[in-house]
Amino acid sequence: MISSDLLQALFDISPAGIAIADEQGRYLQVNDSYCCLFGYSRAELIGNTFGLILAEQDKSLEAMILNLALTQDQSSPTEWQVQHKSGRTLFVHSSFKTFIYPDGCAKIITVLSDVSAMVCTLNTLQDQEAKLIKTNESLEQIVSRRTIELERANDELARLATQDSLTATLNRRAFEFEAAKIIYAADRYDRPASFMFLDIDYFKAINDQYGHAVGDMVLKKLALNIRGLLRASDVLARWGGEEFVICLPDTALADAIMVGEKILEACRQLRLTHQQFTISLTISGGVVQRACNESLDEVLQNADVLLYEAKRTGRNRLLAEIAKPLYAYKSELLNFQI
Ligand SMILES: Nc1nc2c(ncn2[C@@H]2O[C@H](COP(=O)(O)OP(=O)(O)OP(=O)(O)O)[C@@H](O)[C@H]2O)c(=O)[nH]1
Repeated sequence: MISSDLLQALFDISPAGIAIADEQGRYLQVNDSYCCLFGYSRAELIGNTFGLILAEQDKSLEAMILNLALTQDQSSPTEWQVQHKSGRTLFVHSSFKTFIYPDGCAKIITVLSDVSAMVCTLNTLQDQEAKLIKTNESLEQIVSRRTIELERANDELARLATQDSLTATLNRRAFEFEAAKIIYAADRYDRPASFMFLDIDYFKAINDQYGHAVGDMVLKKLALNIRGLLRASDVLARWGGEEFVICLPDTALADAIMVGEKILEACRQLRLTHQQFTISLTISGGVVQRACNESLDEVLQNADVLLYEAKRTGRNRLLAEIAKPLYAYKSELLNFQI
């Protein structure tokens, strides 16, 4: 048993606020910590009810709280929002116990500790956590938006890196890449592949007569027309200037010639208008079927030699040949020149 003077000392020096109230909730005794916690003097509290320290919104609950205190002990502390004399809100942890004396009178002992700083820190942390969650969400949105933009930019870059900007056909580098794949498959599965060079006849004259912009328009329209006459698997590229190259996978020379003649004929029929002028044009071409194990350079050189021959022998024609070693053409050309 703890002696009553020890209990009194405990009451006096406790850093927790301790109050003893009667069954009407009127303060009978309060320690210094309790007075200090709420800013009231002992004289102001004694005789008053604990309603004095209830937060404004809880004042109407005074009777209910008193009934709760009288009927059930609260030994583990619960959090309450109460009010300092100045009106400032305080958060306290409160435990209470009710003693019923032999004469039937009840006394409620309440122990309070101030947890305002802790609650304030907790609230701040919760606010910060909510802000972090929001920031995180908006960051995720930004990242996914940027990822989409980046993917689009990458697609655009890939397109620019592989396309001729004027005619939207493949550029030379992309053609070489695609043709290498077709050559690999042709050798692997023993399939034919043909290659064709096409070049507009007297294109310089169109530029000179109508201007460079009209020349550009002619190139674009021609590319569009050629593309429309090819299979999806055929590879069309602008080789440079007014020269186009086509790789026809799974196509032997006879079929490649048919495709080439179709293009030349479509070109002859093509009528492009500029102001009051109607522009017509012809193209020349050289087409070869690739010989087994022939490199891309070799087969293109062979097609180019034929194109050169088509130009030299009058233009507006397609010359065709199953590929043979380049020196054979060179010697033929040499003979011709002699
Ligand atoms: N408008 C335009 N012209 C180009 C472009 N690239 C090259 N050219 C022009 O194409 C013309 C090609 O002239 P040439 O090499 O003499 O050929 P050609 O006049 O077609 O004569 P042949 O090929 O011998 O029938 C030049 O005037 C170049 O300036 C281009 O992107 N746009």
